[in-house]
Amino acid sequence: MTLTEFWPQCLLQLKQNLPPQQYQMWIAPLTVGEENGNWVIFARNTFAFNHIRERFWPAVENARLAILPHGQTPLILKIGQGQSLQAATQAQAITNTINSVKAESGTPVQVETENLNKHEPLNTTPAPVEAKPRSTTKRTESAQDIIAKRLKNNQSKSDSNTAESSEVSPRKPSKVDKKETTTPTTESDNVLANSKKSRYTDTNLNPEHTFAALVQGKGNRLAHAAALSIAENPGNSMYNPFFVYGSTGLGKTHLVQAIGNQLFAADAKVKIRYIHADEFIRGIMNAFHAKSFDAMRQQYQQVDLLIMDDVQFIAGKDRTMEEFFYVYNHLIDEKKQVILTCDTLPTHIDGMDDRLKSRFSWGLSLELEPPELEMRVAILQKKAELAQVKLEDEAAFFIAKHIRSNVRELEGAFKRVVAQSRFASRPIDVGLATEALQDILAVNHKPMTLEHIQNTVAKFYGITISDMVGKKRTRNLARPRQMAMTLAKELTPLSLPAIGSGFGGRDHTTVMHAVKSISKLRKSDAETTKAYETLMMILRD
Ligand SMILES: Nc1ncnc2c1ncn2[C@@H]1O[C@H](COP(=O)(O)OP(=O)(O)OP(=O)(O)O)[C@@H](O)[C@H]1O
Repeated sequence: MTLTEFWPQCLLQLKQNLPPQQYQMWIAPLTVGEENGNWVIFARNTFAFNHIRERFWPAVENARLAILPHGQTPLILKIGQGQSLQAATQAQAITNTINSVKAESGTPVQVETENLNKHEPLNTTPAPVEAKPRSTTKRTESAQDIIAKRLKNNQSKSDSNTAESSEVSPRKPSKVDKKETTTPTTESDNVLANSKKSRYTDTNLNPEHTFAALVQGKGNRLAHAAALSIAENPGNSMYNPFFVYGSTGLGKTHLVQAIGNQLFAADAKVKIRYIHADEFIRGIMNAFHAKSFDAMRQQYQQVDLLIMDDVQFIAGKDRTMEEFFYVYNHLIDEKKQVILTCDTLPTHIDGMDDRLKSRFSWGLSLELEPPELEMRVAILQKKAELAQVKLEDEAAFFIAKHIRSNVRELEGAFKRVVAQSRFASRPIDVGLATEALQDILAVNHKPMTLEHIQNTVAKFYGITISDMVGKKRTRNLARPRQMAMTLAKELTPLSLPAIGSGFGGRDHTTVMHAVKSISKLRKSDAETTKAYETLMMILRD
């Protein structure tokens, strides 16, 4: 087997075994070459080299063994630039997909090879969901099943995409994304453009909140898929209302506005109205003074898509809730799409009218969760791309590692770093980011200690510290010990011998073995994966 045959297969294996963002960030950019008969994998800089060596090299070796169980050619990791074999990977992935579809369906499959050549993602637009009569129970579950299936479909489609495609929605940029790049040439063109512009202004949407600018990751995967479905097929009872909830700054407004922007881009005649709950409340007060409730109701009842942000704010305001109840019922009865965002589940909104609470639960309620490290890095890279600033990987990783609370704060930190870079006329690297974020880092900086990890893990598994560092090797003690060693390796700067000595004077090879065992178990055992993720979250917070 040659390197050009081997590497695409290896990439495919890694893609299947690693979370998508980790794959895209670390593995996809690797290049390859041959030196003195050896196969060399090139990382583009020292940072990537160290990270790959520490976190992904065992996975690369495992993939090599799976492909070439008896192969003698060793793989060497170096810093540099070799040949990118992404196109070959893509071709291989597509061939695999076609073969599996052929095998399943027995029917021929056509592939747009044009996409292959251009290295563009294939269209992963989900197929429209058939409208079904509203049922009273299990609605959320069934919609989630459908989304889960759709995600699976998208996944298999995206497997046939270029490995370099990002997690950002793969659709082509909408007209809104392009910000009206066409220049009107005639008077009638001008009139049309102006009327479109004014219709867009009426929507109250922010043109920057598009799917193209929204990074997809673990924290918003389901909601993102549902949002795409709604943008395709608004008013489907299964997703009506679409209720997106989660804590502040996680992208609720961006996500729901992306639906509006996508719909408007597809058809500028669709009547869309985005409104923050505060504005609705103000409208009610004005209508009260002007005695114009009918006019106000009418204004909202004629829209095709109503997006209300932070709906929890209307809770406890009787007249506002009553008016919203009328508008809401009218729109749902007319099969018009309603989208709501909130800081909590419908049933948990204090002071909200019970009728509204139950109606909000009719459709699909999905939570946005805080982004994990890889998603935060991808968001920073997206923001940098949109702002046309160069952001070094290492700096992105550094910022993402330190700003964990929510995306708004991440964005704030990014803006500070960009401002500092412009002010000092310096590139954005770790040094500059450290200076720009000094005060935030000082507040967030809590050095991680071995004792803290041991205590946390011991508590989690219900064992004592003396069990943790003691000699007994029964499974119920060995597994927590291995977990604590792994976490110590990942979260502290301690060397393997230092970690070993902190666990009752054990050897560094014991720590290495522990790290390998946990890494292997995380691929095959859901319980270990869950425990690892939970402990990581507890320790990082
Ligand atoms: N997945 C993402 N990809 C790119 N940008 C994001 C993402 N999530 C959030 N953002 C950005 O983070 C910022 C805050 O997001 P947004 O205002 O939508 O949060 P929110 O959940 O509505 O917050 P709040 O509840 O406080 O209103 C926005 O600038 C948005 O573009």
